[in-house]
Amino acid sequence: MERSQINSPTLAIMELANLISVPMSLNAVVKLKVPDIIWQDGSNNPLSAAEILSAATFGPSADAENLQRILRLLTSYGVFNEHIEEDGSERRYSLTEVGKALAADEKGLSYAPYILQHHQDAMMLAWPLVHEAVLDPSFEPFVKVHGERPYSYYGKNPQMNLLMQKAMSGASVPFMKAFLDGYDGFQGVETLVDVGGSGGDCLRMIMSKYKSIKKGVNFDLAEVVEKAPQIPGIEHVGGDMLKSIPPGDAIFTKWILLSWTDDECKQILKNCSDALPLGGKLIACEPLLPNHTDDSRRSRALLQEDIFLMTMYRTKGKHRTEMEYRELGLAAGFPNLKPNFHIDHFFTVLEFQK
Ligand SMILES: C[S@@+](CC[C@H](N)C(=O)[O-])C[C@H]1O[C@@H](n2cnc3c(N)ncnc32)[C@H](O)[C@@H]1O
Ligand SMILES: O=C(O)c1cccnc1
Repeated sequence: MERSQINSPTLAIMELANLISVPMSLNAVVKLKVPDIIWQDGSNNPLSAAEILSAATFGPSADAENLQRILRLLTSYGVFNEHIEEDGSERRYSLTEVGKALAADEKGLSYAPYILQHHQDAMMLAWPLVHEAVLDPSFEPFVKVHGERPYSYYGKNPQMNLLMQKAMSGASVPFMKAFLDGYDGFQGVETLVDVGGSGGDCLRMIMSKYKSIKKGVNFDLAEVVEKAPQIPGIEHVGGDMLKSIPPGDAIFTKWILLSWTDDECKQILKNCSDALPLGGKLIACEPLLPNHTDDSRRSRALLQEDIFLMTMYRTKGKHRTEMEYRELGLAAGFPNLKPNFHIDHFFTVLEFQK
């Protein structure tokens, strides 16, 4: 068959029409702990669906054929490798490099909680209302369904609060390893504040590399820092970044500005500027939107999260371009934005200098 026929518009629209099967299958394998069962502390031996089920305690009615259907779909999206017996009688599955990100490492971290967090019932109920973000951007679809914003919703539900912290740790620790290998902008800093630091992982990792940092301030919502683990040298401070930010020689922030409107970002940036001495810097890691639109994995990952933000967190929060960040910084007391630099394909480091 010719390639042009394979990529025919009908096939493309059928793929798009049923695309929801992909994240929901991903969510299913995480719920069933399939990545951990296959990974087995690094063995990654190919297992059949029946072997996966027998390695767990799912009960006698668990259906291997249905699990195999899910594994085949996710194989086509690069999560599993499929190994077929020569006579075609049995299919076995191991984890690809992508799939390995779902298996818990020696510290129990993985992207699995991020998958669960994004597909929990509270989020799923908001998705059918994406069009309402166009018709009336004054309320997030999440708020239309639940009557309040996600962080206040999590704040009342300890399990959701914990899941959010685990999701952030699992996604942020691998990024921070790469970030600390390639970036040396913390030299000479003695007090570092992490704005929106969740459980404190980012700060802990920065401080274990930069011994000059004597004090780390992990600043987040009161109900989040209440549950954060105690870490030597780190003070957890509860508060609202829109009101004020504790002082430091430098401020670090990651995955924050995207979930606020332009006016809110200016207020947060101004509060950062007020918390810094002259010449102090704000090191912000944010996804940076490319100007052009294409079908690359990076563009898709960024544009997908942009819709997630619009639906859940802030209808007018968004992924921004470097130029947009430069203008926000200028308006808020940061005359210089140092040329950004890419650590991985998702986050970019922006250094705002006061
Ligand atoms: C997407 S998470 C990023 C967490 C962490 N920086 C990371 O990259 O792993 C956003 C964080 O901002 C915190 N946050 C939300 N609203 C806040 C506010 N008004 N003041 C302080 N922190 C806030 C959340 O509790 C959450 O920990
Ligand atoms: O994944 C999340 O929940 C998320 C990501 C970016 C900003 N706020 C929340």
